[in-house]
Amino acid sequence: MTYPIRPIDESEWPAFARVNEEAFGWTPHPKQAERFKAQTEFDRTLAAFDGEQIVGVTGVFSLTMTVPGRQLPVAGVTAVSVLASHRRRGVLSSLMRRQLADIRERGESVAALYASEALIYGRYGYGRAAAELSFKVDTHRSAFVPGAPQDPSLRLRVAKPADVRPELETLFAAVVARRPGRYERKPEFWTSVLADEEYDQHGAGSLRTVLAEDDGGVRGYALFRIKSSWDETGVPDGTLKLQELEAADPAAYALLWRSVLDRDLVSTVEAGRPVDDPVIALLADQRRLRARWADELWVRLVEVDKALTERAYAAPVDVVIEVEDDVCPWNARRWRLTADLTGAECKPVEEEPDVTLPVAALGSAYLGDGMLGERLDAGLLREHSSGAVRRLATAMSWSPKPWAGLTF
Ligand SMILES: CC(=O)SCCNC(=O)CCNC(=O)[C@H](O)C(C)(C)COP(=O)(O)OP(=O)(O)OC[C@H]1O[C@@H](n2cnc3c(N)ncnc32)[C@H](O)[C@@H]1OP(=O)(O)O
Repeated sequence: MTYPIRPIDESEWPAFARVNEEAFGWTPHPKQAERFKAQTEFDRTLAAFDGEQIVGVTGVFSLTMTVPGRQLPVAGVTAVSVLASHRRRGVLSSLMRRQLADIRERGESVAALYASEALIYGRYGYGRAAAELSFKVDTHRSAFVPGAPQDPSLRLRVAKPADVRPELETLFAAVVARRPGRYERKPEFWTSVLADEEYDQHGAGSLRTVLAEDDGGVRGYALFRIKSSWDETGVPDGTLKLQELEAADPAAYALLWRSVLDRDLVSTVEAGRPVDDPVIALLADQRRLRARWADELWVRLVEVDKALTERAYAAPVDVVIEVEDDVCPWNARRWRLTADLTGAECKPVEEEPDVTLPVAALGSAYLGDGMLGERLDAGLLREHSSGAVRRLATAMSWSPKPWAGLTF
């Protein structure tokens, strides 16, 4: 059976949202539902219909995302949901194929998403492209290494987040291009970031902010909540849940982390950060950073040649890549990628390939996390010219490592 697919209009929003709520098993507060609606780009929604009933949905955010060396329009895939009554009948597969065709038509060469489960998206050509470390730091063991930067001209300012929103937005906009995976925030996204109703707090108190600044202006900020507690002997044992810490320079960064780690009445700081977060280098006793690793962004190259031309490369490379892609067949052919530090070219060729790889492998490597070597060592890539994969992996790797930091 086929399920016709089309975008919804605003009047169909309740039925669209209901499929999402049913599939995820969540019951949003009316204000959360309002924020979800405000972020929705109706012309980029897709709904699959069984008769009059919507049974599957997805949507796209038109993001401007940082990739190595550039910022690109990227399709941020979201709200993927199929009703339990219609699961495993191919509804998601139809939605994904239609969505990828639409993204191509729109001229975006890259799609990205956060996966609810790791097994869903590989079949559609998405590869795990960024990772996050979720960690807990024992604040009493959080001294920095000697030589951590200090700048006496910096001072801290405590403020209510809503009162300093323009300053937070300006600082974020100034740093967003530094790390692949980060994306520019539209006003509706900022409204969600700063949302502070009781249900946003998850029992951890109001959203708070500390700004780092000098006479020239704001150089960084931390956004966090504090869950106060005292242990059974009366010793303060609070937890600070760091939502975001952004800084324009290392001294502001170090000062903000110190302000978070030295917070009175707090014994643990919890945070989700990039795997190469500079705080790891700053901590003298790195083992006190008790971490869990998890995949974060998944990336799909919708137009391989355009996507590979649009990013920058860390080293020169000249390699013929045979791409396997049965979902977007226009990608499935041999491409010659020639890149150096000034630019890249990716042309269709008939030559013998140096390497054959599934499109998901290129998606994994695209933001710079360097996962091609890992796949080669796992025996998952076919290398025809010795050393070709490592040369490609080196050229596609990037510092800093990719991380989006905010779910879309
Ligand atoms: C970016 C995001 O929004 S991530 C959010 C994803 N959504 C959720 O997790 C909400 C709950 N889950 C759902 O709504 C649905 O189960 C979905 C959307 C994950 C899958 O929808 P379905 O319509 O059942 O998928 P569909 O029938 O097209 O499955 C296609 C293939 O994927 C497989 N598949 C689908 N979901 C999963 C899964 N969760 N784990 C493993 N395999 C899966 C199917 O077995 C099928 O495999 P086959 O081609 O070998 O037979």
